[in-house]
Amino acid sequence: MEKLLIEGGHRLSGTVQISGAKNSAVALIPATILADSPVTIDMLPDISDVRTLCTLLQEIGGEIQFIDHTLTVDPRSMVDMPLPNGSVKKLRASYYLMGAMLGRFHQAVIGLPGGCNLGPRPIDQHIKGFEALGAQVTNERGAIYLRANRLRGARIYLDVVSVGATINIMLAAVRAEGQTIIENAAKEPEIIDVATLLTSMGAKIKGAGTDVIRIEGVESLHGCRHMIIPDRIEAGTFMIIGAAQGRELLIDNVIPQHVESLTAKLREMGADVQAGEDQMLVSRNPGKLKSVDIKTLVYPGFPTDLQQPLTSLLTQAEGTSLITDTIYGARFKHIDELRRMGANVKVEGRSAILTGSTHLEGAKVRATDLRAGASLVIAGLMASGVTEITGVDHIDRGYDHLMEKLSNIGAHVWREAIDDEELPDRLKRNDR
Ligand SMILES: CC(=O)N[C@H]1[C@@H](OP(=O)(O)OP(=O)(O)OC[C@H]2O[C@@H](n3ccc(=O)[nH]c3=O)[C@H](O)[C@@H]2O)O[C@H](CO)[C@@H](O)[C@@H]1O
Ligand SMILES: C=C(OP(=O)(O)O)C(=O)O
Repeated sequence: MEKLLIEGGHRLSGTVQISGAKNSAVALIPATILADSPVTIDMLPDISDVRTLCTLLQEIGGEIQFIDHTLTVDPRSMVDMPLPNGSVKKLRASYYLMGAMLGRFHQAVIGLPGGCNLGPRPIDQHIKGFEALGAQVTNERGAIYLRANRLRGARIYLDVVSVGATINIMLAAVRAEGQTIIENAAKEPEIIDVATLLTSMGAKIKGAGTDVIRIEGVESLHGCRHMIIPDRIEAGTFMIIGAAQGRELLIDNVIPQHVESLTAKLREMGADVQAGEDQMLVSRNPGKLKSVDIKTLVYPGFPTDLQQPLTSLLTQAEGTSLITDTIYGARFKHIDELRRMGANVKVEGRSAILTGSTHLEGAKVRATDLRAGASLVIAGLMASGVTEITGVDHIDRGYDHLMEKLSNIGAHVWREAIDDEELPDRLKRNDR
């Protein structure tokens, strides 16, 4: 087990290459199950969620080659092997195995997923969609059993706008008989990316990226080659780092439209943000940053996945900021850790109220989830002294070579092994 150390206070400049999108990758990989010949995906991020999914596809008989960010999956020998336990618990997106295996085999057994603990994360809308397509779905001892004699297209209205349910229903519906219409669908860019891959495989999908998606089921899907979209959350994390400590930090391989809500907030705070064709240039202005209010919303609103990273930057803004998470009302586990570093912030219900600007000081802190980890990294880069972050496995789920990318722009960051015996009780007891 390792911890991450950051000596804060250094100005950062240079270029950061953004990797492929985690939340696309974790759906594109299960989608390959639906093909009847090999699928190649280029520019996948080298993160543990991707490696876990590769292992899961191998467990069901897939042949996998993952070299230099390019993944080739040969799905021809795959079988409908039950996956009630094990690696499925390591990540959230193992739920996409349900839709993809249901589409191909008309049956699947998949353990309930893991992923970031952000409070309740039900999958009732996924199940409602599978049932509408004709599947029988039961929950037995923490695993979801799905079985269908036939999959038939259906009209499905999502009660909650859900990224996961929209993609999962799409994965099963591309192989159903007849037309499926998903209403009140999520509109995130990752949904368009998955629809693009499925279309290249021979699926008939219209409306991805709008709130009504129409799918005409087909009898078979074939292999293809696909280039993943850039990770807007990783890009956003580095934009925040640029606004915190940047001296002309160039963020390369980003779709500026995907980060518009963050760009607007950073400019409102007084950071210097310039958009190019596929690059963003971000610098910290010499003056004080200004406080802003944030409310997370579904795309194109402000993403919940950037709420925690931006909270760290707001500790440096003068005045009071109100941060409200309407997607995950309990996504505030990073707040206690930021307080250890000197932040003046409290949580009330679905909101955090933060008063800046405060001096942050390096401390021993724990990443309780992926973006809490990102928020602590940002705080560490701004703090005086050294910050030690445990719970690095959460960060490794979603940031490709974060240490190297930070070192390349001038950050003083490194990893050290930790001996469990050395850990304070607070860290031993909890899930790292
Ligand atoms: C792997 C992946 O892509 N993860 C992202 C995905 O998670 P995920 O797909 O799990 O998130 P959803 O979009 O499904 O969740 C949105 C909201 O709907 C609720 N809900 C969801 C499904 C359901 O069946 N019932 C229900 O009530 C959730 O509790 C949450 O409050 O979108 C989230 C919201 O943008 C992001 O934070 C995650 O990074
Ligand atoms: C919440 C996240 O991931 P997951 O849904 O995979 O837990 C995230 O990427 O911020």
